[in-house]
Amino acid sequence: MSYNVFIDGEAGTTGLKVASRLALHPHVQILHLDDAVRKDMSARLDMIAKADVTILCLPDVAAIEVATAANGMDANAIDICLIDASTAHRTDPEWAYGFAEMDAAQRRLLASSKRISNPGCYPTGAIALLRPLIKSGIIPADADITVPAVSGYSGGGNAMIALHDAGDLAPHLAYATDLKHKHVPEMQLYSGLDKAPLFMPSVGNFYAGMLVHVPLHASQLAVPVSASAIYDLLRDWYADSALIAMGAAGANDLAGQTTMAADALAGRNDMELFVFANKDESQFWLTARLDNLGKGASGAAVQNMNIALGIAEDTALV
Ligand SMILES: NC(=O)C1=CN([C@@H]2O[C@H](COP(=O)(O)OP(=O)(O)OC[C@H]3O[C@@H](n4cnc5c(N)ncnc54)[C@H](OP(=O)(O)O)[C@@H]3O)[C@@H](O)[C@H]2O)C=CC1
Ligand SMILES: CC(=O)N[C@@H](CCC(=O)OP(=O)(O)O)C(=O)O
Repeated sequence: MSYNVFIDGEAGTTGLKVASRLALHPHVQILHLDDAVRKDMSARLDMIAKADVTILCLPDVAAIEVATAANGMDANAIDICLIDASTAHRTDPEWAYGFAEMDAAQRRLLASSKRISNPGCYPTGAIALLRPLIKSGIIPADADITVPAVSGYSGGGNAMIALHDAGDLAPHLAYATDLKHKHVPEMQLYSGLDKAPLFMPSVGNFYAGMLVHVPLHASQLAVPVSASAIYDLLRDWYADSALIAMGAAGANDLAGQTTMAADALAGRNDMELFVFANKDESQFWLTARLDNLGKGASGAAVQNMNIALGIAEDTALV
């Protein structure tokens, strides 16, 4: 069985990465649009009509524009399947949030959805750590949560890559100090928090990869819990996932290792979760490590496409 897939925004950072993954896909043929008309709405709608799935790799405004136009062609949302990599539809109830590992119901929802919103790279890490602990009653929903993180500069797309290549990007740049980062709403909603987490993103002098941290004091938790109990909960939550795994053999068990490289999973589509604690387990340090362009973007888009097409979720991803 072969499926036609159109990547709207194929020339961008995310679009190119999606294309390179799909080039290895045994069941997919990419529908390419001539460069001269890649921003022409009617040419793009023709492609969308021909495709079994369209992956939007566009800035928010352009994604909203094309999704609105596609809705006009497809009032019942029956024939057209859109997967949007932008932030535009992530908390829109008309769109299914494309994080299949959130729970079994989410995977089923995605399998029957025609409008799928790909998660943000940072929220992928934060939700993966927070949601199981909140749903299990370990972290109270009204907890004050802080999420420090560092990303490779490809996270900022072509514009930030150009800044880096021109030598104009600081080696380590903290940003979104107005506490209004666009990822906060989806992080809060899908983690199950009653209030916004304090999100502290930064970008480092490396191309791809990221670390998303959740520091926790035992006093923030609803119940006393050990690091190994947190580790076991996360391990069991993702036991059926081909793309999320624990990054070490056991809580705090990294054979004495006390550092984590942010770019260790660059070029990959999976995500690793870590649980560290101090000796008396009064402080915990949880971390998700992923590639912002992989599980944080194009890998997740291909995973969602596989689910929407009813084929094995990790096809072309492992
Ligand atoms: N980079 C990352 O790590 C991640 C990015 N994303 C999201 O993916 C989306 C794309 O980001 P990214 O690939 O980084 O951005 P880029 O800037 O690298 O690429 C965007 C692409 O879209 C094209 N484009 C812009 N406007 C239009 C339009 N009206 N019609 C057709 N094409 C258009 C651009 O062309 P041109 O350059 O000629 O204007 C460019 O090729 C964004 O919404 C981003 O938030 C999601 C997860 C991670
Ligand atoms: C380093 C950097 O600038 N990162 C981007 C997020 C990239 C990303 O994955 O966000 P979307 O999926 O929402 O596009 C930012 O903070 O805006």
